[in-house]
Amino acid sequence: MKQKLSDILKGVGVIEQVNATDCEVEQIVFDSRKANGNTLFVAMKGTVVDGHQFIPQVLEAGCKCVVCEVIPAEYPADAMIVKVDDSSVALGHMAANFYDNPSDKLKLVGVTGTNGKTTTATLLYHLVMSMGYKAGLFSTVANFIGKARLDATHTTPDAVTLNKTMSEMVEAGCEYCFMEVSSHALVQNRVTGLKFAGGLFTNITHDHLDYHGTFKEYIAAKKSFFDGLSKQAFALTNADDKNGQVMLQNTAAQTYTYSLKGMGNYKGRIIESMFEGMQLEIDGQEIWTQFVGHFNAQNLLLVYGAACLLGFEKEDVQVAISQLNPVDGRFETMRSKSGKTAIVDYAHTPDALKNVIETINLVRQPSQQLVTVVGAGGDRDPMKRPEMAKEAVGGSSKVILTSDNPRSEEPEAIIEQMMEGVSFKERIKVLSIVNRREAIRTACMVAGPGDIILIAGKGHETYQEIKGVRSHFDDREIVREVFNEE
Ligand SMILES: CC(=O)N[C@H]1[C@@H](OP(=O)(O)OP(=O)(O)OC[C@H]2O[C@@H](n3ccc(=O)[nH]c3=O)[C@H](O)[C@@H]2O)O[C@H](CO)[C@@H](O)[C@@H]1O[C@H](C)C(=O)N[C@@H](C)C(=O)N[C@H](CCC(=O)O)C(=O)O
Ligand SMILES: Nc1ncnc2c1ncn2[C@@H]1O[C@H](COP(=O)(O)OP(=O)(O)OP(=O)(O)O)[C@@H](O)[C@H]1O
Ligand SMILES: N[C@H](CCC[C@H](N)C(=O)O)C(=O)O
Ligand SMILES: [Mg+2]
Repeated sequence: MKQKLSDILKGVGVIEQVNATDCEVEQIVFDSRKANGNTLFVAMKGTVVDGHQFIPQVLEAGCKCVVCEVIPAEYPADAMIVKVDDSSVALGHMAANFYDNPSDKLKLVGVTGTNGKTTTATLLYHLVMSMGYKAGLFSTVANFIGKARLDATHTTPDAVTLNKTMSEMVEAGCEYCFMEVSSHALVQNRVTGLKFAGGLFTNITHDHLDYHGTFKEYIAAKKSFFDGLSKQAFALTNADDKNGQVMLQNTAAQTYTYSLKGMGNYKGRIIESMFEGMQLEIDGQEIWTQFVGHFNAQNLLLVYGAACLLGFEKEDVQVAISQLNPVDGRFETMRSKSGKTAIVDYAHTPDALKNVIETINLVRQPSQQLVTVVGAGGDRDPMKRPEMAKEAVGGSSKVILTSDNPRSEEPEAIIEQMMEGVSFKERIKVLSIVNRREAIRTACMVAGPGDIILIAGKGHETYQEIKGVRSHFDDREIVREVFNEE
C-alpha cells in the first residue's frame, strides 16, 4: 500500500513544512525501531520518553518523512519535515487518510466509562451478528473482523492499528463496528479522525487516577469523547450515573438517556434475579436474560437503546437480547460436584467489586458463605488498593488477598497497601496468600457445599505478570483443577 504525503496530510494543521515536495509513503510509524526508507515517522511525546529524540536515528536509517512538533536542528537536504501543533492529533488524521477513512464506511459506535465497556461493546457485536449483519469489534478481550478473531493488546489500540483494522473490516464486508474507548486512548488522541455514528456512556467511578491525576481530569477525558461527536451522531448516556448528564453537556450529537431508576428514553426494570439469569422489563416488554446483576441490567438496557438508535426494530432487538450469552470472564460461574459455586469476574475497580458482591449477596441465602479472592494490579493506580479490600471485606464472609499482575512491584507490598483498607476488627476475616494459585485453591477448600467463591480481577486474562515476566495463568483452569479433585 502506498499513499502520497500530500494526501496523508489532508486536514492536518501543518504549521511548517521543510522541503515541501511530495513523496510516497508505504507505512506510518511512531516507533523509531520500525522506521525505514519508505516510512513516515511521527515523533510523539510519551509518558516515558520523547519520540523527538529518535528523529536523528530515523533519518540515519533512510527515513525521508518526519512529522513532529519541533523541527530538528539538522536534517538531510532531501528530508521532508512537517511541523504540527500536536503529533498525536496529526497521527489520528494521517492514519485515517492513509487507510482511506474506513470509519466513514462503517457504522462505528464507541463505548466509554469506567466499567461495562467490554460487556456492552461485545454484546452489541454479538447482537448485530445474530441478526444477520457483519460487524467488527475492538475490545479488551479480543478484536474481531466478522467472525475472525485477532488478539487484543490494548482496550483501544493506537490510531494506525485502529484504522488499518477498520479498513480490513470494510474489506471483509462489515457494516458495523463496536469499540471500547478508554480514557487513555482519549487523552492520547488514539480515536482522533474517526467518524462515530454513536457514542455510549456506562458510568464513571474510581480508576486510573495514577494516569489522570484527579477525578475531575478523568471525567474530562471521558467527556472529550462526546465533545468530539458530530451532530449526525447519537450520544446515549446513563441517567442513573451522577456524571451521566455531564458527559453530554457540550456535545453536538443527538442526546438520549437510559435509566433503571427513573426517567429516560430507554427504561428498564429488574423483575427477578437468580444465579442463572434475570427477568427484565425493557421498554414495556418482559425478557428473560442469561445475565445477573443490576449493572448487567444497565448494560443490557444500553445495548437495547444503542441497537434501536442504529435503526433495528425493537421487537427484533428484544428477542436477540434474550439469546445473548455472558462475556468471557465476566461473572463466569462454575459448579463443583459437592455444590460449591465459583464465579470468575473481571472486577478490578472498587465499584465493580462492590457491584459484583452486592449482586451475589442479593441472590445468596444466609446459609451460603461468600469467600472472595482478590488482588490489585502493580504499576497501576495505587489509590484503589485499600478501597478494593474494603469493598471485598464489607460484603464477604471471608477474603483472601492475593496477587493480580504485580508487574514490577513487590507483590507483598501491594497486599499490605490493600490491607490498609481493612479495619482492625475485620482483619479476622482476611487471609493473605501471595501466590494466586494457592489463594484460589485455599478458597475452594475453605468453602463448603452450597458456598460461593468469587475470584475477582483477572476474568478472561490468561497470564500473570510478576517482576516483568508473564507466565500462563487462568483463574478458571485452577478452579476446574480443584473441582475435578473432589
Ligand atoms: C501509559 C500509556 O498509555 N502508554 C502508551 C503510550 O506509551 P508511552 O507514552 O509510554 O510511550 P513512550 O515509551 O514514552 O514513547 C514515546 C514515543 O516514543 C516512541 N519510541 C520509544 C522508544 C524508542 O526507542 N523509539 C521510539 O520511537 C514510542 O513509540 C512512542 O511513540 O503509547 C503507546 C503507543 O500507543 C502505548 O502502547 C502505551 O500503552 C502501554 C503499553 C499501556 O500499558 N497502556 C495502558 C495503560 C492503556 O493504554 N490502557 C488502556 C485501558 C485502560 C482501561 O482499562 O480503561 C487501553 O486502552 O488499553
Ligand atoms: N455497567 C457496569 N457498572 C459497574 N460495574 C460493571 C458494569 N459492567 C460490568 N461491571 C463490572 O466490571 C467488570 C469489568 O467489566 P467490563 O470488562 O465490561 O468493563 P470495561 O469497562 O471494559 O473494563 P476495562 O476498563 O478493563 O476495559 C465486570 O467483570 C463486572 O464486575
Ligand atoms: N484495563 C485495566 C485492567 C486491569 C486488570 C487487572 N487484572 C490488572 O492487571 O491490573 C488496567 O489496565 O488497569
Ligand atoms: Mg474493557
